[in-house]
Amino acid sequence: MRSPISPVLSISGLVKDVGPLPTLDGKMLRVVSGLSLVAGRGQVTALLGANGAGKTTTIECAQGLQKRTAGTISLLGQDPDTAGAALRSRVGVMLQDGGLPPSARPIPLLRHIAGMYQDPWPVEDLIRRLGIDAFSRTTVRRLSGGQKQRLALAAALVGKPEVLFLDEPSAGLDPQSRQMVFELISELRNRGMGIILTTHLMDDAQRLADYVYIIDAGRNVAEGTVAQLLRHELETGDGGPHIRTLLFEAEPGLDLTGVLPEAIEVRESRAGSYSATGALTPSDLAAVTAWWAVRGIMPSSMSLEARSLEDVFLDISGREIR
Ligand SMILES: Nc1ncnc2c1ncn2[C@@H]1O[C@H](COP(=O)(O)OP(=O)(O)OP(=O)(O)O)[C@@H](O)[C@H]1O
Repeated sequence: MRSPISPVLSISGLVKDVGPLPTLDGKMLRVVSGLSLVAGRGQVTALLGANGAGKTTTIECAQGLQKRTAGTISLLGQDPDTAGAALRSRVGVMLQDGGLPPSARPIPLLRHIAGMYQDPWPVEDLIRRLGIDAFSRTTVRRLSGGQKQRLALAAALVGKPEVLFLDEPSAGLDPQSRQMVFELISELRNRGMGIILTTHLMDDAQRLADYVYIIDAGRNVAEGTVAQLLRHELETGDGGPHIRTLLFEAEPGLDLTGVLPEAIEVRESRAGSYSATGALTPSDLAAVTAWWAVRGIMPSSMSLEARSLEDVFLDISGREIR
């Protein structure tokens, strides 16, 4: 596990059992099994995992909203299970369902929350930054999903928190709003806020996160910067090669045996659609194009793709994340 210079959240060996559940003959269900992570100040730390991986449970334990079964948690140096309101005022939380009062209107709601802090973020600035003016007369219950998300982010930021928890921050956002929210998140990170993001969207993690914990079935399965994960420098630290895929379309039934090294996996996924995946070198690409030249093959398309975080997740868990 990494050790950032200034951690805002440290979780070690977190275990969470829920139940007893009638569906399990009255037994408890372990939904988080020994998970550990550290999130630093001035960084975006992502918890990436498929539906049901245990992200929300972990984050709710970190916020003191759920009591843990075992393990230790330090949020801004305090145990969230025993800390009081003073800790909560230093933490911003943006939940997926917003958690905002349905009959409130955006601007009075933000002003009301600002009134609870000594030195709040200027409400006008948040309204402008998150485009809230466009729906300021609508009650929370009538806001679209994306508008609710933007308002929930503003509400989480009014108190100028030191730590910000974001649960699926881009859910329901159109491309412009997503850009707006991503720019704000990057700026907050640069100002020194510690941001913890839970998501099952590879793209969000890839665009925003300084450090990623991939979790599956309540456990850590891999961690690293996006670049490290893509290079396969997982916890084992093998610093492996760049994996790429060469894709091309040509006549069906070509036999590429012997053209590429055995470690490169060649497939014809559908008739005439080929992929070659592995640690491809420039010589491998030259070998394929020379082979085409000798046989007079002119592919109708060809491309070279780098691995995505999605590929990494698939390799590790054998499951699709999204
Ligand atoms: N109180 C509970 N009773 C029964 N099962 C529970 C309970 N709380 C959590 N679970 C189960 O534990 C697992 C982890 O849930 P959690 O909400 O933490 O996942 P998640 O990674 O946040 O998923 P998502 O991306 O879908 O939000 C799920 O399979 C969920 O159904």
